[in-house]
Amino acid sequence: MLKIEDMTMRFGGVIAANKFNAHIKKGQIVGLIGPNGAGKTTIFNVITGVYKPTEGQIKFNANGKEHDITGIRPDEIAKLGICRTFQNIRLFKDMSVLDNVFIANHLRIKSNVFSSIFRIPSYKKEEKEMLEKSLYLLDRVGLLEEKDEKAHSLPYGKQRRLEIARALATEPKLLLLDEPAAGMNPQESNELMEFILNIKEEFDLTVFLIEHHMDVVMGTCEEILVLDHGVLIAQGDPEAIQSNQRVIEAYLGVE
Ligand SMILES: Nc1ncnc2c1ncn2[C@@H]1O[C@H](COP(=O)(O)OP(=O)(O)OP(=O)(O)O)[C@@H](O)[C@H]1O
Repeated sequence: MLKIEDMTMRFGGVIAANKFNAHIKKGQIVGLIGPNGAGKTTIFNVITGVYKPTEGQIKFNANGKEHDITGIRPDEIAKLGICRTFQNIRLFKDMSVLDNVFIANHLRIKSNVFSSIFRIPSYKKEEKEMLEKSLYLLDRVGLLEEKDEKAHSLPYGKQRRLEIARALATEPKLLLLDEPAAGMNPQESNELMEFILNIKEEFDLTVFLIEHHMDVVMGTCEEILVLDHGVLIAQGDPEAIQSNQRVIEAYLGVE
């Protein structure tokens, strides 16, 4: 589904990713781990078109066709079916919970400004469908009761869920989650991961996630990629990763 080939990303003298390769298959849940500054978020930024890599290629399979998405615009990448959440939650904080999800539907429906301003009949039909879809997603993430509250008034864990509901509104095929369990206690992070596994099945998603909570990664991901100073130093299932001496020295040993 996603292939990252010999991808290097330099910021001046800093090499954030160095000839990084990864192949994520449809339906997998893959974890990306590594110490602070290893280059994890940079890899997400390159996949989603925030940065054009210095070298290498990103390929994404959508609608039965392989697309070269290297350096194309973030909105074009989103339309192909890649959606992400961020390390620092990015919601429209003064908007209601419902509006946060509703607005994300625009990417999916591909409505244009003209139809939305003049409320042409076909758009009204779309609007009704968008509303129903938004309410369904809020119900699915357990936020239906809070639909009219301002996003910023939600507790942290619920804001994370809202972010995921918003991502789901775009009907992604590949969901990138940047530290979804950050700031959560073990019980909250376990609940969140169980929820992510459930929505993965329901919405037929492939999931690529960055996470520092090792128990979460080891308990949830089928495949783990370990990054250190921009270099992929290990790759494998949780058992293989936990017993890999290089990983223990570079990362797990200093937790
Ligand atoms: N826009 C940028 N300009 C300059 N340097 C950058 C930029 N983005 C990232 N870097 C540098 O690239 C390196 C990798 O950063 P990145 O944020 O990808 O690491 P990370 O593994 O996600 O870290 P963390 O776990 O702390 O979030 C760091 O040295 C960082 O300072």
